[in-house]
Amino acid sequence: SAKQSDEKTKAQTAKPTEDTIFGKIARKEIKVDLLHDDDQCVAFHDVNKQAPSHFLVIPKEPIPQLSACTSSHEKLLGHLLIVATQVAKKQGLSDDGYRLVINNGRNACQSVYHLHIHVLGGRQLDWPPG
Ligand SMILES: CCNC(=O)OC[C@H]1O[C@@H](n2cnc3c(=O)[nH]c(N)nc32)[C@H](O)[C@@H]1O
Repeated sequence: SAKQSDEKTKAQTAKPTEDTIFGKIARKEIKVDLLHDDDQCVAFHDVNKQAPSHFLVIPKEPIPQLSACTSSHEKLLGHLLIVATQVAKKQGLSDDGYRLVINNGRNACQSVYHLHIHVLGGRQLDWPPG
């Protein structure tokens, strides 16, 4: 669809080194409705939802992508996953199931170079993803 190619286009031109919109959201420079906010991460709805429920969990530390993580990030990464499950539960996704997606780099269509976990649910999802 047009939207999908739009995301791919954005992914082709995104520059991994610059500040991102997610860094601004994490620093509260842009106000968004936060589903979760603690010392390490925030969660908020995706602006272009691909399922009835589609939110993002991002670290406050502006880590550009998963492959930029080291063993020093192990505890933080685990925390992001637990927060994702807590917010999914609050969103009522637990019983019917939900999917977590981390897009790492250009071939995965990563378009915002600030690490983020997609959480999608609220309908039967397809597999394999495209
Ligand atoms: C396409 C998957 N690859 C990827 O990198 O996902 C980035 C995700 O971030 C979403 N997004 C972009 N800008 C904003 C924004 O200002 N606000 C919000 N709330 N979400 C945003 C976008 O819709 C995409 O799903």
